[in-house]
Amino acid sequence: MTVTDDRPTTGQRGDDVTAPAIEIHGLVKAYGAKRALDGLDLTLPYGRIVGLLGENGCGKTTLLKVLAGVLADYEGDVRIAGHEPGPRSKAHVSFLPDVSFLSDAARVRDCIRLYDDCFDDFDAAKAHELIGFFGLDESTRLREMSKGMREKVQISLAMARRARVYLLDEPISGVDPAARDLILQGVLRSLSEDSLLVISTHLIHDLEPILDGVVMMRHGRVVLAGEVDDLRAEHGKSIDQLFREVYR
Ligand SMILES: Nc1ncnc2c1ncn2[C@@H]1O[C@H](COP(=O)(O)OP(=O)(O)OP(=O)(O)O)[C@@H](O)[C@H]1O
Repeated sequence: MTVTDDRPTTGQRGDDVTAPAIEIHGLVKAYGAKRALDGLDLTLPYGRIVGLLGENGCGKTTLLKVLAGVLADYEGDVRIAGHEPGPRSKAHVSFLPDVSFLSDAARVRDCIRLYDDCFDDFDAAKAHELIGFFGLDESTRLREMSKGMREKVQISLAMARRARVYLLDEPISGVDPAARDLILQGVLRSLSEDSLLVISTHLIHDLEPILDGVVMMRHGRVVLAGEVDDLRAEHGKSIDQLFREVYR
């Protein structure tokens, strides 16, 4: 897969990009007796594209939900975009969950209007541009679309926010390789270089070309995190190969 990184080369908001975008200490989130997150520590700066990797059930979705402010009953210190997860952070964090939250009956243009009403940082022109980039018709209803087309609509909406942090949960799962390539190109063209993008995925091989960093999780904790170039140099192998080794 060939994905060219055509992100804007200058910051767009003049934010303080030296403070961490995400800072987590001792995060514990339990569902009953099950600790989905078990004392997780993580710090990520702005200006990176980071892959969140790990086997099924290791806690990736739970972590993203805590960061997005969707799950509130956790223990530990969590800060994202300078705030504890909640209404203030949500104004700066664009979250794409792994399940669809849009009405099947809605047309694409209705979804754009809904986002425009809900989010102050939503750039409707950017959403229209991305929908066009993906070759979608704004008059189509979501129920008339394939899974890949719906993924493209949701990506367009999430990336059309001028957010400081983007959290995408499995954005390219279940779509064919050509669609994955196009979706990633759409993500890259929307991302300003002073934002943080965290993408959870099992499709490491597809994502590796665009990643600056990776976070590998196991049993609710981070087992390995770093810059992809450093990890490749240190271990003499691709992130895909390294992942297979860590989880063997
Ligand atoms: N609502 C819930 N109630 C009870 N247990 C849950 C709930 N959501 C998640 N879990 C459990 O928490 C653990 C972490 O789940 P989570 O969905 O965060 O993992 P994941 O890494 O995203 O998995 P996958 O790669 O399969 O999407 C799993 O053991 C899961 O069964």
